[in-house]
Amino acid sequence: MEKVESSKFNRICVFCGSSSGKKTSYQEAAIDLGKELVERRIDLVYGGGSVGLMGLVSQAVHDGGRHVLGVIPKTLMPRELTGETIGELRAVSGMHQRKAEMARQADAFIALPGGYGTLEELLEVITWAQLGIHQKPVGLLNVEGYYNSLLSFIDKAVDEGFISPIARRIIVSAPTAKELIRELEEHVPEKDEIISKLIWEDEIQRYNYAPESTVPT
Ligand SMILES: CC(C)=CCNc1ncnc2c1ncn2[C@@H]1O[C@H](COP(=O)(O)O)[C@@H](O)[C@H]1O
Repeated sequence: MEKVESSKFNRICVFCGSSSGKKTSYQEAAIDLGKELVERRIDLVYGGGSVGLMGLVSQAVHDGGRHVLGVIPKTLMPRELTGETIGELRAVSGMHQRKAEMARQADAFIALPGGYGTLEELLEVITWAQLGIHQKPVGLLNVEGYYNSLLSFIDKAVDEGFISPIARRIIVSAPTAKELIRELEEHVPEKDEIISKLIWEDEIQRYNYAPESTVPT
């Protein structure tokens, strides 16, 4: 049996659908990602609740004995909206605070298939990486090519001069959790000369983006 090294990541933030999607492969991928986190001894931070793929990934991590932190705006807390709580729940005052808190708690980000919420969360952490607000790797779990059209669009934006090749390389994508986490581990963020001169202290303080713990290299 292949020996699994423990990861350089302590906790990964997962963005994913509050729906389960039509294909069982999406649900299997969420469970598989949860199991991969457990195997690599990585904890989870996510949007809280137990609906859709969010419920599947968080339950798999929780069942495997790793810590699960759900960050949820007070308005979404009623159980009929988000389902039973899994693991530790942290209530925040709104959607912006939620994203900032999830980002602060994580050493890396992974997006499973999802809808508007997932896309918005994914694009925001990519934008923060582009601006040098954080240097945490961002991965796209491209289950059965779900994100192919988004990746093609982003490549078009590069061709048309709206996204730089350096910024394009922020996104790491792979079809399985195992490959994706391995690639995220190996990912070295590239530095844009102008961006790396920006100092975001106000932003970091206002939203607390800085991680609580530093990742050993
Ligand atoms: C009122 C209602 C429909 C609630 C649905 N329940 C939800 N509970 C918790 N987080 C959510 C919910 N809907 C969206 N999100 C956030 O947006 C993402 C999923 O949105 P979507 O399903 O891809 O677009 C998640 O990563 C999560 O952070």
